Amino acid sequence: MAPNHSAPLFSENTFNVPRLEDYDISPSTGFLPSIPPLECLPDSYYEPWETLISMFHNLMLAGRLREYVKRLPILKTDRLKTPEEYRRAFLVLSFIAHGYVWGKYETVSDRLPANIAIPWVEVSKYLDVAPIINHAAVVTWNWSLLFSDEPFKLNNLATLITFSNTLDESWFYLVTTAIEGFGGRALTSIMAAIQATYDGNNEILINELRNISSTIFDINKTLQKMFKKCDPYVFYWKVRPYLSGWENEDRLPKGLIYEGVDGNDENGNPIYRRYIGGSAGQSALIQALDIALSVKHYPTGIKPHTNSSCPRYTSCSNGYPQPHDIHQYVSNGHTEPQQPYLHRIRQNIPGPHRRFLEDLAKIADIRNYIISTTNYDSSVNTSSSDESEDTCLLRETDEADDLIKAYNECLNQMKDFRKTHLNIVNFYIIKQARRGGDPHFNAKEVTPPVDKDLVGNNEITAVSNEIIMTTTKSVNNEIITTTTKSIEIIKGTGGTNLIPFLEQMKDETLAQKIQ
Ligand code: HEM
Repeated sequence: MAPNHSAPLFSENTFNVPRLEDYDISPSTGFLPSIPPLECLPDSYYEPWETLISMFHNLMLAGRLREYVKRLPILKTDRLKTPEEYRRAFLVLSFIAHGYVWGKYETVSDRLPANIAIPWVEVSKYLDVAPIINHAAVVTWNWSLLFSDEPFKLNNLATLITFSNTLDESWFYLVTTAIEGFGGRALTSIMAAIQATYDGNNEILINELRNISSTIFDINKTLQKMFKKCDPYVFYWKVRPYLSGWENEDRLPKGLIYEGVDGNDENGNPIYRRYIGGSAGQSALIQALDIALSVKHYPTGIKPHTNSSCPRYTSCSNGYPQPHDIHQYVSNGHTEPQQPYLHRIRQNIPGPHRRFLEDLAKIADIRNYIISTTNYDSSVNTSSSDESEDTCLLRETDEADDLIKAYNECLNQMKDFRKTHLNIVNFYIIKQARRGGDPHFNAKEVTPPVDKDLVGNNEITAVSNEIIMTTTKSVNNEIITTTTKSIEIIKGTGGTNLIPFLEQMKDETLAQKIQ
């Protein structure tokens, strides 16, 4: 039976900051398990899965993975004993399933045999997560320590399973694992900061906000290491296709049939399931930071009214649009707000961590606390506010300044993180997509958006939907520079229109700055 982690947040009149441990979160390693994940299932009953995974790359290369999978027995999951064992099973089954579906030289398969589909769905139910590869599998549960007597740090980490058997893929996961490793520091400070808002302790709040911003700074520094050992070509053409899901996916327009799980519909047709694939956008850590800092995200292209008056220090700013925020959406022709992407992908975050995010949103209100305490913020409607000394206790004091600076610095750091990330996406996705398909993979060819005849030294100068490409070439000893403009839509994992989506995330971060 799946564990129940819904601990009460409030008791009578006192406020209890939730215990991280109640949500499978470690105060030292955050959303990562505090001890390295299992490298093998201990019960020999599961040997067929472990044997397959030990032969995984060779089977893929030989084009015999599917044949091998079909020969597997359908194993029961009731011999998995602990959450650690369920996580290992999920990791192994996710790699096998995605290897099977996407293949290497084969055409894509729109059905997954029961031998994998049935146990994968059962294990997913236990972990309370969608049966599809996710950030938790490839990052959170997919690492080991090189030297067990040395601490958790990037140069002491190894991956357990990869698709491509490349160092680049390992580095891609491990940099992300190292980022998750900052979770302990970040979450402990977030909880202490929230407690400080309930206790009215501004000194602690300032300190904790400073801790949070310095942690985000370190996260950003770690993210920049991606360039060191992960080649964008390998990432885009050899790794990313395997992380794809089957929602908004051209190669699997109907989704995937989980054989032996759903049966047929009333017309006798097999039932397809559709899920978003794996992405570090599913990092509960980054979502927790957004929630704690009241960064709200909206569906791409939809903006909140800037003149909305948010009552002071009420629960209206908990990171994501709440039901009563719906009226705030402004969109050309949209009558119903869509769910922001970051909300939709919570189906890919394991249950306890997802519940943590939901509960955090109920109690985190640092921004409104600061506004109500300092009475600063030009964006909040102050017309009805009482400007008497009682309500402006901290106005224009050093403490008020420190509070606002400490909070705004956290947003600055989040913005910088998103800037680095956009740069990564430019190198690892946009530029790769424009260079055309990999003949060794069945991935859909991406048509270059510009004149194919252009050759020479090409440079993308804008990271936006509008690609401006400058081409320099020499004709009759004369250097000719041509600039071509084109509109190109490159999609993210969940079908997001990548660049506008990520740009908006960055803007939404800065939008919360207290003036
Ligand atoms: C080669 C490295 C990376 C690439 C190519 C990449 C690509 C992407 C893409 C395409 C998206 C758009 C949404 C989606 O497809 O799910 C996205 C979103 C996101 N990624 Fe990455 N990513 C990389 C590394 C990372 C790392 C290491 C993190 C750290 C946890 C991260 C965190 C996020 C977050 C939080 C989002 C959601 C948007 C946001 O909050 O700004 N990514 N990424």
